[in-house]
Amino acid sequence: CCSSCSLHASINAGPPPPATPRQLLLYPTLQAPSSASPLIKPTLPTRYAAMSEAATVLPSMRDPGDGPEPPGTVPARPDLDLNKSAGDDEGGGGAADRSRRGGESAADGTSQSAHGDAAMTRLPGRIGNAAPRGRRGGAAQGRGMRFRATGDAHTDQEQPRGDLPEGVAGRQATGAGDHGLNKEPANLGIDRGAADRFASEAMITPQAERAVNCSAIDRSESPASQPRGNDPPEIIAKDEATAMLPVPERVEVGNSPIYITGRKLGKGSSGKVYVGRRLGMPSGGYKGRNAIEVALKFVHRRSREGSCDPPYEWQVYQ
Ligand SMILES: Nc1ncnc2c1ncn2[C@@H]1O[C@H](COP(=O)(O)OP(=O)(O)OP(=O)(O)O)[C@@H](O)[C@H]1O
Repeated sequence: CCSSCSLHASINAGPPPPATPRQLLLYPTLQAPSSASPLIKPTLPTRYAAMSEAATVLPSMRDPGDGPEPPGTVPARPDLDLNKSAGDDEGGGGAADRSRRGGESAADGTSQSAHGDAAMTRLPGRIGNAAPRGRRGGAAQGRGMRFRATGDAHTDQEQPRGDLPEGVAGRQATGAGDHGLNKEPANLGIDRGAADRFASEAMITPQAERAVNCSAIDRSESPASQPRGNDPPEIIAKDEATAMLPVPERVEVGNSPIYITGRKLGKGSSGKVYVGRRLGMPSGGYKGRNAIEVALKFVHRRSREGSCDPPYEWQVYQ
């Protein structure tokens, strides 16, 4: 040891103050120094002084927590912006900012559903009645897909279901979506019957009237009298009944004499030829325009010879 060290000075200064019990407990080995050291053989006061010095110095070296207290206030640093981001800030501030942002990220990761709940709070009307659809649906809601899912749920709730009585009644009341199919059985039965009767009369009655006035016309195979496959059975029956009349029984064309239709003589491209017997004429050898028997040609109404005017042959015969 030298004369300038503190230990030497403390030895020469006299007996030190007694150490506190705490310090002695912290360093018990100093209370019983090894007596086997051949170099140091201090006296008892010297040993006390050394122990006191060590007890004062060593704790402050090993346990800085009991050091001087920090100042109560820290002087302001206007050059430092504590709200700046981590990249622009110092290391400590950046670490603190990263820590803070990490906390937010963790909060986002763990509280996504909570974030979604906040969204639910903002839109209670749309998703308030949305029923949960299992775990996956809940997760989807937590990731921000809730609005879509709840929109579906909202639609499902508002749309009337077809299997529910009220849904069916609603459709009937509004008439939407039936496309008129529900109206057909009630109205079409009456209207169709009237339409069928009108069609039948229009097709049959005028032809009968014209047949009386133009009885020389053959209606037996006219296209109008032929039954059509797509017509109702009622119309076909009437047309078949009318078609049963091959030719008129009596024939009168214009101011011509009345002839009774006889047997069939033949068939040409435009019609059929029958025997006609003049009505009211006595039998005997009359010929020409006064002949008792003539040939009656019945042509189709729609043919080029189908008019009620006397045919060209009639003029030739005259
Ligand atoms: N005056 C008559 N006496 C006896 N039979 C007749 C007489 N006129 C016509 N016929 C018979 O009727 C058939 C048809 O006569 P129709 O005049 O229609 O024949 P077409 O002249 O070939 O026909 P279209 O004049 O329409 O072309 C004849 O093939 C004939 O057998």
